[in-house]
Amino acid sequence: MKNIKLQKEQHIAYVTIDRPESLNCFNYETLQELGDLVDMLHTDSDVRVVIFTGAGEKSFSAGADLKERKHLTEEEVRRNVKKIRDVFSAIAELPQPTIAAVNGFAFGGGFELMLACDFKIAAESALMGMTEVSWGIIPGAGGTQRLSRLVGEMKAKELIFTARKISAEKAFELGILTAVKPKEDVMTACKELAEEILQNAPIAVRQAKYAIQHGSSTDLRTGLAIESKAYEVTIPTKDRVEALKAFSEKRKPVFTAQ
Ligand SMILES: C/C(=C\C(=O)SCCNC(=O)CCNC(=O)[C@H](O)C(C)(C)COP(=O)(O)OP(=O)(O)OC[C@H]1O[C@@H](n2cnc3c(N)ncnc32)[C@H](O)[C@@H]1OP(=O)(O)O)CC(=O)O
Repeated sequence: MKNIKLQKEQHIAYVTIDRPESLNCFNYETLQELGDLVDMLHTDSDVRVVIFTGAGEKSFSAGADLKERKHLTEEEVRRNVKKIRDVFSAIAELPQPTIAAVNGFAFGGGFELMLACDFKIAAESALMGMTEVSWGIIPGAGGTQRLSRLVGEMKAKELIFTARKISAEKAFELGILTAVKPKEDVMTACKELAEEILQNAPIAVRQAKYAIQHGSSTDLRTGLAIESKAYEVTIPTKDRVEALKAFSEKRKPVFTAQ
């Protein structure tokens, strides 16, 4: 792939948007590559956590490629917006936990990519914001929906209507970020979080994500039914039996994802 890099190491997939000269913004080709890669990761049972980041020192992602956009027909704009929304939805629906390593700017679609991840760890120096209305458009990659669900309708309206650029510290205060770290420690912090997750039974982690993801947008009764179904999957697993055996033998369990 030309614009996206993948590295896999000990059950963690590192996905890097690799267009640092354009601050890792998304042209159509990059979205296609990212979409193909995410589809592949969805069914890769060896990958248990996915970390997304941007190449270079300055930027996680500066959002939609505004230079490309300038030359698109209205039909092509519709195509691009559908693509970015579909790709970020596919990221949100990955069965593995996902972490955004926000190494710098996260504007527009960059901010929306971050929102599609389960966890967001940003550099102290990172600036971010949903700037779309300043470009005569609106957040089209899930941002209007994911931000309001995360911080509430009123705060989301304030950030989106003003197109305000905020610091990582402010984003943390608002509950958008999981953690803020010195820039050089961002990837280590993401890796540590991934490793903490990897200590646990892989099928259980996936089922817990499934229950939260699918249950949280329903009423409580439906959510509890989804939780019950997700729990059911863990009952016949060897890992459940292993955890109980390890407890009685006073040792750490060895999970095999079975
Ligand atoms: C997803 C949807 C919509 C959107 O995402 S709308 C776009 C949202 N993005 C933004 O609002 C950020 C636009 N960029 C900037 O404001 C600035 O570049 C910056 C991030 C504040 C950084 O400024 P700085 O002065 O540090 O750097 P440069 O501006 O010189 O940038 C370096 C280089 O990168 C090019 N570039 C930056 N951002 C983009 C971009 N989004 N698209 C294309 N190119 C970008 C910039 O032009 C420079 O390149 P040169 O060749 O040197 O000119 C919804 C939907 O899909 O509709």
